Amino acid sequence: MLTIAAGTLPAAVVWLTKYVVDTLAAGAPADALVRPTAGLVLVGLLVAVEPHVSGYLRGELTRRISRRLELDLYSAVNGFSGLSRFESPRFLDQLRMATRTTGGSIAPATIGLFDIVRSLVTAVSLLLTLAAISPVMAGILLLAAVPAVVAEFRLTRSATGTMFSLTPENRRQLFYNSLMTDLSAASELRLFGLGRFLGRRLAGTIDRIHAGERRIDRRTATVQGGLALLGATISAAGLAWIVGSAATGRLSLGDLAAFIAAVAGTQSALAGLVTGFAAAHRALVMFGYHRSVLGLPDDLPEPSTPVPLPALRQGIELRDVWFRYDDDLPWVLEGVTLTITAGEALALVGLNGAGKSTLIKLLCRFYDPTMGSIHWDGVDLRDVRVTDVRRRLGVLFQDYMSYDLTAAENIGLGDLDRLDDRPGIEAAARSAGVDATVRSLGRGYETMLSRLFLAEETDGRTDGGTSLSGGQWQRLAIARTLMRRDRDLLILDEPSAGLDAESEHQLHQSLRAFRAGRTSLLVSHRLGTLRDADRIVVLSGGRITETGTHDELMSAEQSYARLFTLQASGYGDARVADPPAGSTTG
Ligand SMILES: Nc1ncnc2c1ncn2[C@@H]1O[C@H](COP(=O)(O)OP(=O)(O)OP(=O)(O)O)[C@@H](O)[C@H]1O
Repeated sequence: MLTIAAGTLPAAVVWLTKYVVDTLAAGAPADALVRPTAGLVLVGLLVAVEPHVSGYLRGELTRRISRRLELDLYSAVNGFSGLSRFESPRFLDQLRMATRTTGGSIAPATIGLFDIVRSLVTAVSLLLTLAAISPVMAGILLLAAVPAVVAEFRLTRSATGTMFSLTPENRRQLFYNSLMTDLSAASELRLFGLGRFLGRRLAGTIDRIHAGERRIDRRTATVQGGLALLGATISAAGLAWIVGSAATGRLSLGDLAAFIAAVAGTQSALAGLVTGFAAAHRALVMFGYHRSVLGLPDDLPEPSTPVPLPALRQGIELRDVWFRYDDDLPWVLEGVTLTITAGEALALVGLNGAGKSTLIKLLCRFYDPTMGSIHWDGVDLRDVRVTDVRRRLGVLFQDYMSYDLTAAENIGLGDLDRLDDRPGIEAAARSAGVDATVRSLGRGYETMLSRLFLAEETDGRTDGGTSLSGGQWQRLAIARTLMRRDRDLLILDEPSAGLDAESEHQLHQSLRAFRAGRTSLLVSHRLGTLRDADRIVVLSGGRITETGTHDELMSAEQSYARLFTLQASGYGDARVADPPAGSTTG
């Protein structure tokens, strides 16, 4: 309403001006000028205040729309069950464009809509005013707006096309910028002296982005400059005509004043209308990216009639599983057939790149097998809701997360329902051997484990945070996994890779007690820690090449025995890796 009312103000000024000038020219008494002059003053006040009120209201609308778009996008992306989309540059480009919609682009869009309504009202009211004086001039101005609209639409389409083509460069720019501020990158950047090298790459990326933007700006300036020239020529011709008409007495002085104001006002309103259309068009194109992300189906299709997933009773069976990350990438798993029997402590061994972590990702259903299938007590995982599968797993990933949150939260996140269960959190920390470390921190479990944020940002305190060593972070991640100790399958991918010998020994003792009678899968390159597993499976080049207990595999004298012996010889004393029976060393 405010926008519509504001749109009529310029026409009101024109009519009042014409009235005042004509009244003055007719030599009317001063009393007759009081009301129109008061009207002009009032309209002047409204014209002064209106932009500020509208500005505030637009800001508020923009905030609300941005919030909604951002949260919708977040929940859409969060709704993708698998990982494949995050490895697709095409999707990441689409997502980047969609993110722009939630950020800067929506503001011009909403303001563009306001501008359209306001300029439309102003343009129509001024064109009617002008038509009363000169219908021809009103018609010419209207016709002159048509090429402007067409040109602006074309400009917008080519500008958004260029923006999309620049998105990979934009993402690269973000990558270089994030390296600059990423604490974990800071050490290597400094030690290897990578700063200038990466700076040059960043400069190259920025130059390519700017070249694209410059092309857009140049085209825009040329087209808009030409259109402005056309508008100015029309006004100049109109001005010459009206002055001539006023001189010969065919039109009044009031008509002259009103004409000049109306032509300028109409031109600026039509220009505003064109710009508003262009902004709205651009916003629609950008919004298309947002909608396309929201419209993407889940990368792991949900079964139409999901089968409930009961607690594991028999086991998890991989039936001739083949997997590759993409059609044009090599096979990572090549016909893996394996059963993880319920209650069994299974160990998975293999050289780097053998496919161990990939197999774990398939068990978590981050991807579906390219061929073959995985069954939970005979039920194909594809027939089950993905959340039902994950609810039944406790997993420590090789690339675990370190959250910039408190120590208690870092552990409690493993089971959100028990985020406030302090005894449970402390018990998990004890099992992971990190309880004493956490207690020794300034605020114990409440210590903020971050050097990026001040604690006051979350709870009003003013103390800075702290951080942990690599091995301490790893034990915290293990504690987080152990919050899910009651789950049906516990998977630990390299749980002791960063631990000192004593911590590793304690951890494996603790894990041994805990894995007894439970179904678990342990991956480790430290073969000594796996020897008490019920069964050891050797993966090589995506295939299972050996299966058996430690003793069976040692007797078979194949690759496991070779690797184990090699590792033991590294200690220079075989007794360390092969302790006498009854020893607790894992
Ligand atoms: N996201 C991915 N996209 C494409 N290829 C991948 C991806 N992740 C892993 N690979 C490839 O799959 C193969 C197996 O990797 P995987 O991480 O499963 O091995 P791994 O046995 O766990 O190795 P490591 O002992 O080094 O942890 C590797 O050749 C790797 O290049």
